[in-house]
Amino acid sequence: MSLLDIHDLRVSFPGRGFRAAPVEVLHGVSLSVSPGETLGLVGESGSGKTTIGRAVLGLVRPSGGTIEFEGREIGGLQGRARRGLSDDIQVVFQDPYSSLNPSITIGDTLAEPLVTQGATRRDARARVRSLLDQVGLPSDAVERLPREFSGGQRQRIAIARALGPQPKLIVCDEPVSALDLTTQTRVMELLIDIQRHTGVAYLFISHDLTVVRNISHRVAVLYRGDMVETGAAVDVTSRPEHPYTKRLLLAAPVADPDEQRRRRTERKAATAASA
Ligand SMILES: Nc1ncnc2c1ncn2[C@@H]1O[C@H](COP(=O)(O)OP(=O)(O)OP(=O)(O)O)[C@@H](O)[C@H]1O
Repeated sequence: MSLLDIHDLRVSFPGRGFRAAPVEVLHGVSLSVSPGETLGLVGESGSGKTTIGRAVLGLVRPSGGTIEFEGREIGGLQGRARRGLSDDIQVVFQDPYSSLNPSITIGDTLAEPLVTQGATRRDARARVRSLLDQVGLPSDAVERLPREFSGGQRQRIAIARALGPQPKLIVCDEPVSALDLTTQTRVMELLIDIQRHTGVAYLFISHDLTVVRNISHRVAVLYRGDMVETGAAVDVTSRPEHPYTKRLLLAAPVADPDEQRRRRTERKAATAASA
């Protein structure tokens, strides 16, 4: 059975201006994530990736379709009705600078959700030490404030916070996009390593197909609110079927000038085919 099963999801937002009609940004999207799996959700800016993530987190109310988590319908559940679910489904956001409270120490940031979950202060302290170890940060981080850490380290703290309640699924919304290339690679390796040890599943959202293919078992491609292609990561990224996926792939940066030239030609052909 799937861990997460989204079927025919529709989301509309109020239109701009007086009496404007609602604007549908997801037009019946279906996807699933199995336990321990990473589904990469890729698409250009504005295609609706974050809206899917927010709907799974209960931050956006669907206008149609279903979102099932372990067989239970959770679409539209908010507040108290989501109690328990917030342990099972966690999130890591893109911006490591705004996602941590600047005036709360790392120790308290990580301990607070554990205490809310029912842990004693003492157990929470021990678990915080183990979480810091798991994400490769020193134990003296507990005394320090977010401003004392780099972007990559802050993202490690955000990952540790997400891991605290031992979730089954983490929605990773562009978790490495704000980081430099070397730090991106390290954080991606950390996420893969964590999955290997904990069996957590990821819904991994990114506009960058090269980032997504390195971490995902399967990839789903979203284009203007429609799912245009889903398949094994290796198939979608080496033999893309939809012209839009081909374009995304050809837009990925490469160092070799010959390859750059070849891709420019292919990109023109793919653009013409999808126009
Ligand atoms: N709260 C909102 N109210 C109105 N429109 C919204 C809201 N949130 C998102 N949208 C619109 O929905 C569409 C999809 O946005 P979304 O953020 O899901 O795309 P995305 O693929 O994640 O893009 P990005 O990578 O830029 O975040 C966009 O046109 C956006 O302007």
